[in-house]
Amino acid sequence: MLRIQKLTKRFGDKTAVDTATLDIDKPCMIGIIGRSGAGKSTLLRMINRLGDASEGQILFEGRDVTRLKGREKRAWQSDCAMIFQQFNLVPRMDVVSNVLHGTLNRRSALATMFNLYPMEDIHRAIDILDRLGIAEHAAKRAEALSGGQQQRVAIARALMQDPKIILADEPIASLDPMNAQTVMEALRRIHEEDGRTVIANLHTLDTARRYCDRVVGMRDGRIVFDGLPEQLTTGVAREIYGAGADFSEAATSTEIETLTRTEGPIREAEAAAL
Ligand SMILES: Nc1ncnc2c1ncn2[C@@H]1O[C@H](COP(=O)(O)OP(=O)(O)OP(=O)(O)O)[C@@H](O)[C@H]1O
Repeated sequence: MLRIQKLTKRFGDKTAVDTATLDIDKPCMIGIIGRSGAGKSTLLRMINRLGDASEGQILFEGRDVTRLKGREKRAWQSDCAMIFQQFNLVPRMDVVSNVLHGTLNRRSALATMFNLYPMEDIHRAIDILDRLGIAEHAAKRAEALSGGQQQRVAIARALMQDPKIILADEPIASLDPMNAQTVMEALRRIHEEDGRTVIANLHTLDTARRYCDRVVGMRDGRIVFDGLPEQLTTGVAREIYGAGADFSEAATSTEIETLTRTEGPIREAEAAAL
């Protein structure tokens, strides 16, 4: 389905992503972890073509998307919708209009300028908001919503594109634990119910373990781990993050676990081992 082959990105002397290779043969939910500067955002941005690769290939269903231009490139960007840590909504615009912005790629400039949306799209936007539990806020300005609600609006906007892949760059990094849980559950449901692939950069191991089928670890631009959540042991985590004295698993926690407590003793033991 999606095959990333020896993908490299250089910024001057700096190699941000170094010959990254990743094969995704069926829809799944992947968490990418690694310390700040490991290359996680750069990798996602290359997949979406927000940034061009220096070398390597991205093949989607056999087609090289690194070479697409113009309309075809925009179509690919619709197929792999991106959501960001800071939501990137238009704060003063109402929620449903923000969601309808997800259709921009396939609308005329004139329709966009005058905010003309087909009724069918408006209904679909409201259905998606309803699915994400925020339809009651459809008429409010985006800025009036909590962070977690705003991120769900951003997910709704992404779903308007009917993407095959959702790329989420630190989707919960700005959220409190309760909102983080709601957003991660929404992404998980979208994967399970719709069969969409979700690739999320996550700064917390516990989130990756809890919600993802597969975890990819990056260090200094390279993929140094690619496996199942249960293979992500403390030793492996230490390698991914570097064995520096500044690393502790507790510091990578969103504390989502405090909401359920089930993993408490395991995590405490892990933290102690570090
Ligand atoms: N536009 C750019 N110009 C120059 N260097 C860049 C640029 N974007 C990223 N880098 C560098 O590439 C490396 C990887 O950055 P990237 O943002 O992909 O890491 P990350 O793992 O996503 O980190 P974080 O978790 O802090 O977002 C870093 O050293 C960063 O400084």
